[in-house]
Amino acid sequence: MAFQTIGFIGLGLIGGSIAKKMKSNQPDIKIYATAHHKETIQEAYREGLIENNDLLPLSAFSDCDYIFLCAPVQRNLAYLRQLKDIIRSDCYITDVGSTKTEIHEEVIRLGMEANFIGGHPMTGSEKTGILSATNTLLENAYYIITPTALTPKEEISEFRDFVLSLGAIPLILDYKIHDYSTAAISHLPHMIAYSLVNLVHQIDDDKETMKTIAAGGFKDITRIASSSPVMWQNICASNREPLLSLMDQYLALLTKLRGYIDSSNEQALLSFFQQAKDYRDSITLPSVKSPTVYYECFVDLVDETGGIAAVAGLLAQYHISIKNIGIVNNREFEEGVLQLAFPDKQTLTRAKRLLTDNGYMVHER
Ligand SMILES: NC(=O)C1=CN([C@@H]2O[C@H](COP(=O)(O)OP(=O)(O)OC[C@H]3O[C@@H](n4cnc5c(N)ncnc54)[C@H](O)[C@@H]3O)[C@@H](O)[C@H]2O)C=CC1
Ligand SMILES: O=C(O)C(=O)Cc1ccc(O)cc1
Repeated sequence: MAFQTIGFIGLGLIGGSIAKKMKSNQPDIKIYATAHHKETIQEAYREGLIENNDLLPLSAFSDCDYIFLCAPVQRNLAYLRQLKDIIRSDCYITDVGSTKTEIHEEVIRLGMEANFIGGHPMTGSEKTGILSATNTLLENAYYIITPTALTPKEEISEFRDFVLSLGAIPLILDYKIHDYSTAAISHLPHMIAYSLVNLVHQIDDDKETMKTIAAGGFKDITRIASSSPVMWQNICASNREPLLSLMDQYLALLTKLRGYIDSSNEQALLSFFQQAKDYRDSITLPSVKSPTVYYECFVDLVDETGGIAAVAGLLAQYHISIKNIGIVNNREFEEGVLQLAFPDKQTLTRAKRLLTDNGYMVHER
């Protein structure tokens, strides 16, 4: 993957974050970008991120080694079609869209399979725009790669290296599996959040009692309802079938739960909640399934203020850098445990020795 001249079409939260990380990794890289609003481009130019100070016609991307499509998914499709007759034969196009089947089918239809490699960073937030973009957004996140049947093997390998250079974790997936999986873990949760917020809005009283007392639980589960409406309208249109299937399955489960409550089936309710709790508690950092990327250990936490800070401080004192950190609270470890990930085996060994010498109980899986 030649990294000299890069194009970005769309430069918001995701495009902007990738561009910022690329520029900080390689300051001499030349990035050209266009977006919906001129102000986005002017802001990125002011920050020294891109070479152009105004919106660009697509013809300006004819010299790019790589082009990143970072607009809403259905806009990306339109740009792909227009770029077909503009790009160099050795240029690669990638995208960051939340859906993959539609763009892969368009790539096949256009005969662009040898010039395309799909991508989807599994990170982001409800925020939008270049001002929310940071060069750390991709760190420790899975970055799904969906090659075509004709993406050259060496290009897949170079793209994996590129993902690692962003601080992310590459994961190659078939695009259809991608779309069914993301419909379950991302698209359906957004639909639930949007509809729950609308329900409360519709039924709240004149004094807005519900809105006033809404506590952490409601806020946690509905944060993503503040996401971009245009982006989500595009995703629903693009991933219609998997999303409809998941919504049907979810409605059936909700109806089952309703039945347990209606019939006061305490046993069924308990096991429904326990099953969910066990599974939810077992979700840990990405590192757990990526032993080749991270080297990790688990430290028993004393239940007192500053427990985490003490561990982090001790490691910092000995210049041991932590790649990722999280709290695990599940059946495997009865008590609260601090999960620490290190960049290599040697650092892990040093960290374990230091922590053990200082009285901490350290486990490895
Ligand atoms: N927001 C998130 O958490 C994540 C989003 N994605 C995907 O990344 C892509 C971009 O999303 P964000 O960066 O979050 O959105 P954003 O709203 O922050 O940025 C979108 C960018 O696309 C540009 N844009 C919009 N319409 C355009 C058009 N017609 N022509 C040219 N540029 C246009 C905007 O000017 C802006 O620069 C989407 O395809 C989304 O599905 C992927 C992972 C996470
Ligand atoms: O804000 C959150 O928690 C998200 O879930 C962000 C997100 C949105 C869309 C994606 O395709 C991937 C990640």
